[in-house]
Amino acid sequence: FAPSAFTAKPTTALQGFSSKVFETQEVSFADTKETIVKGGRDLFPLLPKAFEGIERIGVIGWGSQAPAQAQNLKDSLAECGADIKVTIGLREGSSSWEQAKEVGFSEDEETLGEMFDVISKSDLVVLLISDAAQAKLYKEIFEAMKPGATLGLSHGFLLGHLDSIGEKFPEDMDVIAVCPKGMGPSVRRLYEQGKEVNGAGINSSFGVHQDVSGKATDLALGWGIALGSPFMFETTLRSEYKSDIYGERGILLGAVHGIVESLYRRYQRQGMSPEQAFLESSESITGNIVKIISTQGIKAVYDSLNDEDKVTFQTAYSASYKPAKEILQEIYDEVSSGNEIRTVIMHGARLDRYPVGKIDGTDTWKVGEKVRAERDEENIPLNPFTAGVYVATMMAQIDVLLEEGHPYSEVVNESVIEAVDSLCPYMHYRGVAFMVDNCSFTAKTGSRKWAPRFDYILDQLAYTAVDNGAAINEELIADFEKHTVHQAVEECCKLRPAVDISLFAETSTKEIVIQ
Ligand SMILES: NC(=O)C1=CN([C@@H]2O[C@H](COP(=O)(O)OP(=O)(O)OC[C@H]3O[C@@H](n4cnc5c(N)ncnc54)[C@H](OP(=O)(O)O)[C@@H]3O)[C@@H](O)[C@H]2O)C=CC1
Ligand SMILES: CC[C@](O)(C(C)=O)C(=O)O
Ligand SMILES: [Mg+2]
Ligand SMILES: [Mg+2]
Repeated sequence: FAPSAFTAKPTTALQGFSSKVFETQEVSFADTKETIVKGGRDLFPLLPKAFEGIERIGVIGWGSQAPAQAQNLKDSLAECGADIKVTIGLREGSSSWEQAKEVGFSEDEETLGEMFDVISKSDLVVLLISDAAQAKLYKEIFEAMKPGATLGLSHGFLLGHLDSIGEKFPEDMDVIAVCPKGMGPSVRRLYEQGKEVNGAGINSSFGVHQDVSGKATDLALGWGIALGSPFMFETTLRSEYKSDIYGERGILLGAVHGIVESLYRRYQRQGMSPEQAFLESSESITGNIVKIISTQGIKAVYDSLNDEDKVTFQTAYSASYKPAKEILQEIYDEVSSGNEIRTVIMHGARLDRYPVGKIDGTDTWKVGEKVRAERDEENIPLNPFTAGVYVATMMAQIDVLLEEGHPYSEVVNESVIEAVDSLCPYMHYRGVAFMVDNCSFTAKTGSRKWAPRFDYILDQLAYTAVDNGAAINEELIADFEKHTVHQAVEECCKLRPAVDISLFAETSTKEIVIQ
């Protein structure tokens, strides 16, 4: 196995963009340059121009993203004095109705209503119902939209579905996507924290799929700035759905879950108590490793180890990289072939009979609850074996995305920043389900499907290799040390202020309901 012998496909063809409203900035990532727009509250006065012609924004749904996006949009537009009504649209009999009312949306003020009615009255329809529901209802949604209205998505999933059935968006409408690279509750939480720190928030990618009006780019950028994104980077809807569906099945959710389960068992087999095993696996990742990555980058995890621990890291890294990459490449292929999109849609159709199950009732997470209750935040160990497995999987995820031609900004956000800034803090706070089940239906189903695959392959191939005395793969370690992604992570991190998400009992998180 020669890790450096890959041929990367050319970077996904970005359309390139310019803005009439916001300043753009060029950023160098390794041997490539990308154009981005930096966000910040100081840009709010420009929002009325970006939203020109928009009188009503219909935010459809109330899952993970909608509560965050609707409230952030409402607050930002109010702050800049824009006369734009943010209205929530829900299906008849929706159990979310009361929750939307609790945060100030109401029928009386015409800021809460039946979804098709809201869609028909909106100039920008921000479609935040589940991806499976979008695939089921898209025809009625397109028909309900008024002429000249813009369709706003936070995912490329619907395009992936339309591609696979040979259909297209109606040609006469603008279609844009603003895709926060973090779960909904973190989009709201960091926005609230950002009231004190200019620019704190969750980065978003944006894509302009159809621009009939000539205003689509500025509207997308304005939407991202109003959400509080520290920076917005360009993507295409196809590149977005591939990287997003892949990323959440990988290190963001599925892989980290599988890694913890496999290590928790391994450490007990080696003689640790369940509590110690949880501390050395899950806690080590969420309470130590990701914090180092968030502030100093991926390689700093390795650099912080002493010589003996470096050897343990190298051993775990060498044994884990290839098995993890095998599953990751399989996920990528399943996503880009359309198979994974079909899986999500079929699961959506079975949901009444087979609801999404509980993932944290097992021994691992029961012990985790106990460990969290007694946690000494300052003394969480950095287990070098755990670090080797986790970092190898993260690097394998990065390599697959780069080999498949994704731009660095997308790779870094979808494999590193989202994990360490948005998701792992939730797992650290209240366990794996609190992280996974605050994400989309697409992510929840995919994480449940792929986590066991990471668990098994690590157990079956990586740990057995270590136990059988497999040698360190020097070439692989050298590739890791000089990897181009380290500079890209550093650049991306410079573009956001250093704010750790602070979670406490009263988060703005929508309560997780496992049906
Ligand atoms: N979760 C996240 O943080 C992120 C999500 N996204 C994308 O944002 C979009 C929304 O995802 P997310 O917020 O997670 O929501 P979910 O995937 O959890 O979907 C929940 C919402 O879908 C609604 N819904 C489900 N079925 C139907 C139906 N048949 N008719 C009408 N409404 C229905 C639910 O309605 P009800 O309230 O009535 O149950 C609920 O409001 C997706 O495109 C997703 O990929 C993008 C970035 C991050
Ligand atoms: C990681 C899961 C996610 O893609 C997200 C929060 O970005 C989702 O679909 O929920
Ligand atoms: Mg995502
Ligand atoms: Mg997703």
